Amino acid sequence: MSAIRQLLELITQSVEALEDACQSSRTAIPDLQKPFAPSSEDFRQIPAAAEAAAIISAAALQLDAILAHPSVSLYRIVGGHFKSAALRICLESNVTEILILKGIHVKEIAAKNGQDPQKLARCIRYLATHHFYREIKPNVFANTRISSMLNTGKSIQDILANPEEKHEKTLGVAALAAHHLDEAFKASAYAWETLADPATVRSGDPEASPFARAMGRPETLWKYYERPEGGLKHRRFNIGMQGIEALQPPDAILQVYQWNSLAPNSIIVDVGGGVGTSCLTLAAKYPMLKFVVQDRDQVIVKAKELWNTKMPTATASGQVKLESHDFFKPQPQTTASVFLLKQIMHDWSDEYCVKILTQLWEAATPTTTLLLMDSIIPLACHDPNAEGPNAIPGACTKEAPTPLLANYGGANDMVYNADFDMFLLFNSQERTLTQFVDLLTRTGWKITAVNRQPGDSSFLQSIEAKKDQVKSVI
Ligand SMILES: C[S@@+](CC[C@H](N)C(=O)[O-])C[C@H]1O[C@@H](n2cnc3c(N)ncnc32)[C@H](O)[C@@H]1O
Repeated sequence: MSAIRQLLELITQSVEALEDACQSSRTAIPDLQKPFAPSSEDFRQIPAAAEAAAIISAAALQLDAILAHPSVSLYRIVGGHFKSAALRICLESNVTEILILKGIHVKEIAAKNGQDPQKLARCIRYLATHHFYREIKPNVFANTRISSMLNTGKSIQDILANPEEKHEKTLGVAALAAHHLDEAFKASAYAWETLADPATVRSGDPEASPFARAMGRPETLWKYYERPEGGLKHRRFNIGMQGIEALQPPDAILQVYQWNSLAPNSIIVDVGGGVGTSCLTLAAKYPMLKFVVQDRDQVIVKAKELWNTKMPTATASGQVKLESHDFFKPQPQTTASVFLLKQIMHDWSDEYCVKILTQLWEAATPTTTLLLMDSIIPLACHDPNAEGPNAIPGACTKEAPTPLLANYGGANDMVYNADFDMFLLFNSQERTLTQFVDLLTRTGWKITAVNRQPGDSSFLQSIEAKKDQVKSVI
């Protein structure tokens, strides 16, 4: 059977599976022309529907790759930054907030946001060509479910009166997109220059990132944010991060480990735990366990304020300790049952991760579990290492049916975006399972299990490791 017939068959079967799953769960396939709402994505909670939707998207993208002229496909990627630039113009000039359901003429849009109507129409039409907006009649535009995600819910009058407040008290999706279209976009223009320079090609130093080069100063994003010109962008970044957190299932931390297998009074150390968001959930659910939240001094000050408001009894009783600690220095907790590191490894390149993991190895007992909560990057092909008698339990990820790419191709783009973003901004990375195995083996840890979230997305999986007897030479 030809590849296009195979793909068509996958689509036909999956459309039937999707419709059946939606019908029996009384969920609906969303309408592209209606605004996004969390409920518009309810069908994805049904595993069969989520799987069918992923297969249909992957197959449609693969059909396009086969059938579009290669120059069109080539320029869809070459022109990625053109689309980003057009979108930045629309986002910063508040187009989504101005558009109304029945559509609005570009002259009216321009009258409201002060842009040139001709140039603005070109940007919106370019994006409408990719279903981001809609051109309903000549020069009359409206939102789609995709562009509506950028809606801050504020009126154009309010935004123009207080532009600095645009992202305050919002879900953070527009803030996150604005950050990526600004700091990460500028950094991406210097990605090759960073790798063409012998001084930085192999560097994992966060001060030698493409972002640092773009800004013309060897400093981290955090240092940049401390500058006067970085202050507002820092606020926007933090709002965007809250947006990501809001998208994570609140009980994800409960699913990543068998917390109820721990004996009473076991100590869980949340290393780089921020203000202790994970431990708030865990401490409430498991009052018999003890927690230590460690982070930098300034963050622990904030953590104390948060815990005093949210769960003062936990800190007063000693169930939870909030501790200033630099994870590059010797670890003071030497009786931990679990060292939890949630979204820490992806902030750092290997040379820094080795330092963090080595400090934990020195402080671990033979029974301590190291629990890394991070994304695991799937390969774009079948992973032969994930199976076989010596495979790590849980290592095998769900692969898409042939002839699709094993990782569902572009339908699974987010984790690769995240990985590239980490390179651009921090000179760090997300990792494949093999990369985690290498990193942990080098630092004396042996992976014992991989726990994947329901639905098996690449996002926030967990890796369990135990101290190995020997450390290889680093
Ligand atoms: C991506 S955040 C993750 C926070 C938390 N684990 C979570 O998932 O919500 C990274 C954390 O690492 C902390 N951090 C950065 N450098 C650190 C260091 N040298 N020692 C301890 N914590 C550090 C940051 O302050 C921040 O809270």
